[in-house]
Amino acid sequence: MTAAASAPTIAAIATAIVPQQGSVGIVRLSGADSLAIARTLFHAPGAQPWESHRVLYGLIRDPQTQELVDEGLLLWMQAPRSYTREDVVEFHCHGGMMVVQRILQLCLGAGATLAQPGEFTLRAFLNGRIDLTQAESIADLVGAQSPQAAQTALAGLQGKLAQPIGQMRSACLDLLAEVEAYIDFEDDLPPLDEAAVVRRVGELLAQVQQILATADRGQLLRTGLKVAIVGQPNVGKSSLLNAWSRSDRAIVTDLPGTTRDVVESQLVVAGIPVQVLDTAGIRDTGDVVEQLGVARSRQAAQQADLVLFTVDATQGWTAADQAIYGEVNHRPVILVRNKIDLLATTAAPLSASPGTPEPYPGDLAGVVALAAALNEGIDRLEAAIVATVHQGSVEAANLDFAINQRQAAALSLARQGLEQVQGTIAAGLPLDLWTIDLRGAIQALGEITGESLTESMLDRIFSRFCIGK
Ligand SMILES: Nc1nc2c(c(=O)[nH]1)N(C=O)[C@@H](CNc1ccc(C(=O)N[C@@H](CCC(=O)O)C(=O)O)cc1)CN2
Ligand SMILES: Nc1nc2c(ncn2[C@@H]2O[C@H](COP(=O)(O)OP(=O)(O)OP(=O)(O)O)[C@@H](O)[C@H]2O)c(=O)[nH]1
Ligand SMILES: [K+]
Ligand SMILES: [Mg+2]
Repeated sequence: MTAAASAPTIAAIATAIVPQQGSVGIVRLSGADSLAIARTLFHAPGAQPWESHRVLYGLIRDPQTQELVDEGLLLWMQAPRSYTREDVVEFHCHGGMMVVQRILQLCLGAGATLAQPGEFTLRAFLNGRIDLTQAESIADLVGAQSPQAAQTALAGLQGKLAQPIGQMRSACLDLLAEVEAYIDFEDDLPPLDEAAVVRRVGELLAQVQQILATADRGQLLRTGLKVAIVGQPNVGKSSLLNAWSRSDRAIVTDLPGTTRDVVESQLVVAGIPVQVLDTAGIRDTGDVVEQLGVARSRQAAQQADLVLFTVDATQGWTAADQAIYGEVNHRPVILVRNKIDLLATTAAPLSASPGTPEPYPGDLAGVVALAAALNEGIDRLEAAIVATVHQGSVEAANLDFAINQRQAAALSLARQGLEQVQGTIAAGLPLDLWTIDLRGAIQALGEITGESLTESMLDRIFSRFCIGK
């Protein structure tokens, strides 16, 4: 599959369009007419040579009216030495909303077609500059919300996933060729070494397993964690949000029922993007506004990946806590014992505090003691969160890339095919059946890198890109 020679020249704004932001913006063209279109609007004074990979200075004018639109720079990258392997022209103009929009419109007026989301990268893929895993890594890199997520995406962009997948696919193709040769020319060949085939398939399976083990980390890095702080009024939930996010995001008072709405903050914990939700303290209340807030707390807890169940350590675990806990413990729960600074001055020991006949629940994912108002213990909280999310996840052999859900699904199919080969051999079934299972594995591996793919799968993958990428 290659981009047809007749593919239209596409145009898009390549930089973010945010009001008041970005002093420079880029409008990008790709396709055979890029240079011709650019020349209708860009006027380079003096004797500047129009050469590939040279920056030109000039004025951008409306081709119809010759009205001045901007003063800018132009970069032409002649095919195939470009991002898409087509002729690419970039206008580096002034940023903001107006100028880039206007230049884009002028490009469209001069014959370009508005690019679909991901279309530049799709062309880079169709023209063979990158494979599908690298294209997906570009989207991950642009969307990364932590330095670690960006590093992982970069590893993918460098082909760290494409390489082993490609190697495994060609190992399967070699195996298939050998088995097929044996089917065709059995009489002329030495006997097939079944044990060797079984061993090679076993090695491939082990490698598939290792790569599959990166899926959990990939999911965490890409989509992050939603963490809800839940508990009774006044236990210090908002104080915790503020200490953790080093901000005054949430209102804190000594009045129970202070927080009414869900308050969000975005953090990064050990490379994992974390969305923290501070919620209204849960209690029965006659106040209608507070009731609505409490309903939102319950909803936030339902939707969270992890609940930080916060209690006042001087009160211990009360019957009210137990009641709330019953509503949230279908999620992993870390118990946060807040206000430990007050424990030393509390006369009664914890077990004897009023309303704490019971010990903490046994099915907690972790227990952390801290003092939010004093910024004390946040490091321990983060350690407990990291321990919880990595619990039970297999070590991914220190691989620095991480696969996404699509790749994991295809890799599972490849594993299934390879396991079937082993089963078929063990059952003493005919060689024809070995080849069917092997072909299944080859197809699945090819879907990861893009060698075997349907049009609709491509549409699905590239539609999640942003426009101009
Ligand atoms: N101005 C600008 N900055 C940018 C991009 C861009 O398109 N424009 N990029 C886009 O997202 C990224 C850079 N990625 C790029 C990747 C490959 C090629 C490229 O021209 N590759 C050719 C030629 C290499 C060479 O001359 O040796 C190739 O690989 O064939 C350009 C940019 C980030 N910065
Ligand atoms: N001594 C001490 N006081 C704290 C600590 N954390 C919070 N407080 C105090 O406890 C009171 C309630 O804190 P908030 O953060 O508003 O509690 P909340 O759980 O958000 O309360 P609601 O929003 O009403 O449910 C405030 O007076 C805080 O200063 C702590 O670690 N130590
Ligand atoms: K409060
Ligand atoms: Mg609060």
